[in-house]
Amino acid sequence: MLSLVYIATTAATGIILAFMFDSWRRKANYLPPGPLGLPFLGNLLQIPTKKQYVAFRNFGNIYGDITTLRVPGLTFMILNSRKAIFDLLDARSSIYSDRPHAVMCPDLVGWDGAIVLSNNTPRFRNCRKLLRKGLGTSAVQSFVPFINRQSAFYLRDLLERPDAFTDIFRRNVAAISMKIAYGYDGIAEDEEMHDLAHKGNCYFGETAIVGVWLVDMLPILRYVPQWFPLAYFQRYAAHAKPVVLKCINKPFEETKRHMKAGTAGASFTSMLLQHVQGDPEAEDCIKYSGAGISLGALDTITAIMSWFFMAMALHPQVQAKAQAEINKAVGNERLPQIEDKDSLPYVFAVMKEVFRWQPPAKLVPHAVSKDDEYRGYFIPAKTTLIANVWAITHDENVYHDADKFIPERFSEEGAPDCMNDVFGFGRRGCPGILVAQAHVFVSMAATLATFNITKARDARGKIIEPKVEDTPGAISSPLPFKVSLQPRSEAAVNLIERSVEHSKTLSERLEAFSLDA
Ligand code: HEM
Repeated sequence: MLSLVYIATTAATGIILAFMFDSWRRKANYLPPGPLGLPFLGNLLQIPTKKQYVAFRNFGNIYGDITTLRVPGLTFMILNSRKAIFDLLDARSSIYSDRPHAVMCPDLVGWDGAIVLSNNTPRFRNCRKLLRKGLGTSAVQSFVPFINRQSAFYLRDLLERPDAFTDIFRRNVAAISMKIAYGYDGIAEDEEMHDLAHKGNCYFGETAIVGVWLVDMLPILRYVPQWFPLAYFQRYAAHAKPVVLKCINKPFEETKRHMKAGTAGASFTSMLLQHVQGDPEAEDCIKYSGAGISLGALDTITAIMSWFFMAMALHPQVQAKAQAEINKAVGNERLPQIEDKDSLPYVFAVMKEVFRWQPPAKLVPHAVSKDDEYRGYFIPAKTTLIANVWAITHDENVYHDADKFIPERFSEEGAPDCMNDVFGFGRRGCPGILVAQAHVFVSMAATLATFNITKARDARGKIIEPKVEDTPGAISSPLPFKVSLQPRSEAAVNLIERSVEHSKTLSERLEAFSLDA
């Protein structure tokens, strides 16, 4: 009897020890490889503050397509290949759809309710359901006339203020996204609202990057007061938070006020609020989903349009070819519309190439909710995984001469579709993809139909070469640059003027806003 107890105890101890050893071995040794770092600082000094996506790809070339990096307070993994990204973030989306935990952007700056920062919780899934309804195929059909209508005003603004093209992109996006989210018409004249949306977005972009803010690395610092010497982040947050909260709350409250007064136009927010009056949780979900629409669009579309202008100035032969296609398929009597997409395959390829060349979200962070294993490596729960989107759209095995701007690559047989890569992955994939593509396509086609974009010249007539340099932050835009924007002809100017007059006669309202099932 005693020996039986002895055998059982020894076996149980053996199993427990083996389990503990296995767990320790996996945790200690089987993380994906990465560069050796310094004590405490980890790899912090090896990660540049600019073009991190290039440094991450270079690590990948040495250590493989999953690379582990450490900065104080955070161990994270970079996914540098399409296969690793899709195997994990897409195929195992049920556990790879959290976001890295941070302090600065959500807690200090006030974006804590934002869908884009939320973990894969029931509230998140509810919000995504609403966004699917409000931004799905049939809903987008009801926005198309409004997006087409706006392009005439966008061109008029370019005609009047050609040097302010970035501001014009942003105002055009604000007009469309505020209309969809809140049915709001007056954004063009409402400097306060425009400024709010712009600043709220900047505060998001600047603070939502992994591994940059000291307080994200040492969360205990959140308790230090503003006057503390290293507490720049506290002073920044104190300034930003009231703006962020106003930018989320104000348009929502205005929509509710209009609904009460019976003056609300059809919109995502008003359509959904009708069904949930008085339910604070549901209202909160609608509020943040509406904010997701108005803010998700602003910097991303502004960035891609800016990269488009730079690409056209750098590649006049591409521009001329796209313009010739528009002349042939659409003519000179009207502006191109979203419905012309199928007869403008080269313009569509130009759009894809801009997205591939300079994806606005070059690094996309997800987090895993459970321990997992992949290719024999251990991926502990709560690990941050950063999809290096730039690395996969610049993979020479997929895109030859990947640094060059070659829209023709998309007419080659078997050409991959980069649009599957630049709007995110799995359950977190961008809910605004259809609106974004419609808006960007029509804006690019309308610009090509009416303007020539060339390199600017300085006061002595010398060409100013645009530099392909991007801003740091969650969304990568080009650093400010100049181009020369000239109407293609007198007829083009007339076309813009006639289109503006015609657009003024079209309904400003989204009368037929139909939610998807
Ligand atoms: C050039 C245009 C755009 C690009 C390149 C873009 C790209 C992205 C990417 C990469 C993500 C993260 C996906 C992930 O984590 O896997 C995202 C999320 C999101 N986008 Fe977009 N987007 C664009 C336009 C829009 C528009 C027009 C809207 C709304 C109408 C929108 C709303 C959102 C929202 C709400 C999220 C958060 C989703 C979540 O975290 O689950 N985006 N977008």
